[in-house]
Amino acid sequence: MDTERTNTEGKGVDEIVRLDSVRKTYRSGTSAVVALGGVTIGCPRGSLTAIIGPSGSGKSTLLQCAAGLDRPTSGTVLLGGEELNGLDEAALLKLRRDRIGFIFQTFNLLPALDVEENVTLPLTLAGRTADPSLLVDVMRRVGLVDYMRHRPFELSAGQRQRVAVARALVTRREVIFADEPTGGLDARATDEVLGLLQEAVRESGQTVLMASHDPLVASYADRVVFLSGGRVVDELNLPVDRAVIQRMTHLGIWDRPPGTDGGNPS
Ligand SMILES: Nc1ncnc2c1ncn2[C@@H]1O[C@H](COP(=O)(O)OP(=O)(O)OP(=O)(O)O)[C@@H](O)[C@H]1O
Repeated sequence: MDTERTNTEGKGVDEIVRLDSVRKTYRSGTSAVVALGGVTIGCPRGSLTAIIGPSGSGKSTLLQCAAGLDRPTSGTVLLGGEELNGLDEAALLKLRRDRIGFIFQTFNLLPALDVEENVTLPLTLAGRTADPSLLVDVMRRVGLVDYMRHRPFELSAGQRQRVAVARALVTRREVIFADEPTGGLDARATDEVLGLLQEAVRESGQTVLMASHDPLVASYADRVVFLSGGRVVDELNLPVDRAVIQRMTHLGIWDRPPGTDGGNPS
């Protein structure tokens, strides 16, 4: 059953992802690093949320905790109303396999497999096969229908990322977590990848939670959550890139010297 909660946007929002007071502390030798200092956010079903913040602000940690890849030190994470804290590793694995798609900056493609095999890999691992018409439809949408037999090394960076997006689309996962999905891509490839994620939300009702330090990326989102020093410092609905840049400047997110809580995003 899905959770119905009140968040900062309004009452009774159907939130498919919900984090409440999530803290994550890493031990590093004798000292402790607070990666998340009590984060509370909710992502409405069928929305595209961008987590924006400088390097080291906790974006990856937030996604890892929300996706059940890492466990918070304290606080709760709910996915589709199910509390992840109470799940053992086998249950977490099943939940990730059945409901979650991942897109990483490094694409996570297997070099020995061709494009089609890489796209359908999660289904293959789960002992299932892709619906052939859906597969062709998705490959057309990502512009790779003529590249099914190519291997990753034969593709450009933008094409490789579109393979990773196709994988999240063809498996029709309810929630897609994307960590710097356009890092290293040029403006055109960035636009294509983010356009596909918007389509996943608008046409397939999937929910996307993506992390980036780039205000341009944020402008494709329905909502931006600003993270700094492991804390949510602001939110913006229906952002345009200028507003995001202004808000980041106002919050001083770009002013901190590298090594403390981030650095220059460019
Ligand atoms: N496994 C780990 N062990 C120790 N410290 C860690 C670990 N993972 C992350 N950290 C620390 O936690 C903080 C948040 O890291 P995180 O990777 O979540 O930030 P980020 O905003 O995603 O950064 P980037 O944009 O550079 O990827 C940083 O200070 C980082 O050094």
